[in-house]
Amino acid sequence: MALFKKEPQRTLTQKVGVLLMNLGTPERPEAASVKPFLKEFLSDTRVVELPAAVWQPILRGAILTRRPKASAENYQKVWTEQGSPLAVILQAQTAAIQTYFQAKKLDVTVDYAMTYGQPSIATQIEHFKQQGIGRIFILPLYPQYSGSATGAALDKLYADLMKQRNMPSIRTLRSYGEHAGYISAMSQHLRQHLPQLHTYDRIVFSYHGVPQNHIDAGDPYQAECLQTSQLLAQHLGLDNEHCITAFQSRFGRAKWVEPSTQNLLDTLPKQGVKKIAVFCPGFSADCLETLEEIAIAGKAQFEAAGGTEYTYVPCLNTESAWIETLCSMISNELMGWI
Ligand SMILES: C=CC1=C(C)c2cc3[nH]c(cc4nc(cc5[nH]c(cc1n2)c(C)c5CCC(=O)O)C(CCC(=O)O)=C4C)c(C)c3C=C
Ligand SMILES: [Fe+2]
Ligand SMILES: [Fe+2]
Repeated sequence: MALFKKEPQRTLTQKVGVLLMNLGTPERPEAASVKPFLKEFLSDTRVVELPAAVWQPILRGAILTRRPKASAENYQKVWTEQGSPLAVILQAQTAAIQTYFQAKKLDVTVDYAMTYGQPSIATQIEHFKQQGIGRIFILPLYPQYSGSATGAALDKLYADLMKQRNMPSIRTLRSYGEHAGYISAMSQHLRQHLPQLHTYDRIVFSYHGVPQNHIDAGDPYQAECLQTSQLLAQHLGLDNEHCITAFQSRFGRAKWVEPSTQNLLDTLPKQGVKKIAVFCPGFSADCLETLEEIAIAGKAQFEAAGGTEYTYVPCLNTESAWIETLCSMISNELMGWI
């Protein structure tokens, strides 16, 4: 077997490509489609840090027999005519950023890739190379760095590069959780959705969780989330005590970072916190975890526990201030290339 990929002899030019990355999503909201997606995702040791000999029998046994069906039912609740929200929004973000560079008459090609499923980073880099693009900037759309999301995305990039003979120039951005434009886009967005911001008992900032042992081993994710929340509260003119940072989407039996969003939704009403707004700063696009888990199930859970008002604020998605921030962040990272 060849050690490196066979490819046509071709000249890579100074042309620039930008690749936006997100996690990936099943092609259809059906167990048969969710299963291979979960298998690829949960086999990544960045996501589940266990030796294959221990984890694979559990994954292929209990998890892949039950979870695809349950997950598919959840996907069905949020699926759109155009497809999975995560993919539809990523496509719209890509198009909006491409339009910006076109309007500026800059020769920058914008596309997107998924860490798991399609289109893969390898496919998209090959696609860029076919167009002669020799300078590629990869932007994982996770504001806060985590090994399990950002690291996993960049692993896929580097693994592909290691198989290439004719490598392009590469730049990446590891995180942007403190970026002033990101904070201000969120602040503006929250003010639009919550004109009576001060009338809520609490504003909950809910981030995707990670296992506590990742943090204990040096993953900066939790600290980066807390930093984003603090800057956002400050920008909104809210006391830190008025805002709660919590972590959602717990998976498996191991200890995950605390506090858990799900536990909070049960306990807050009992402490007299009955009116809340929930926003997910760590997700650049609405997806299963925000739309089903937070907007639908979270609301039902909070109300069942005695809460009276629950407002879900959508993710930044294609909000114009957010697209402008992304364009300015990308332009900054392309300095010297364009
Ligand atoms: C050990 C399990 C998981 C870790 C660690 C994890 C980290 C992590 N994930 C995201 C972003 C997303 N995760 C999404 C779905 C999802 N996540 C897990 C598990 C872990 N995630 C599972 C099993 C699933 C699939 C759905 C399910 O069965 O519950 C998604 C949404 C995908 C979609 O199709 O809409 C996103 C986005 C981050 C940012 C992160 C680490 C910080
Ligand atoms: Fe996840
Ligand atoms: Fe979930």
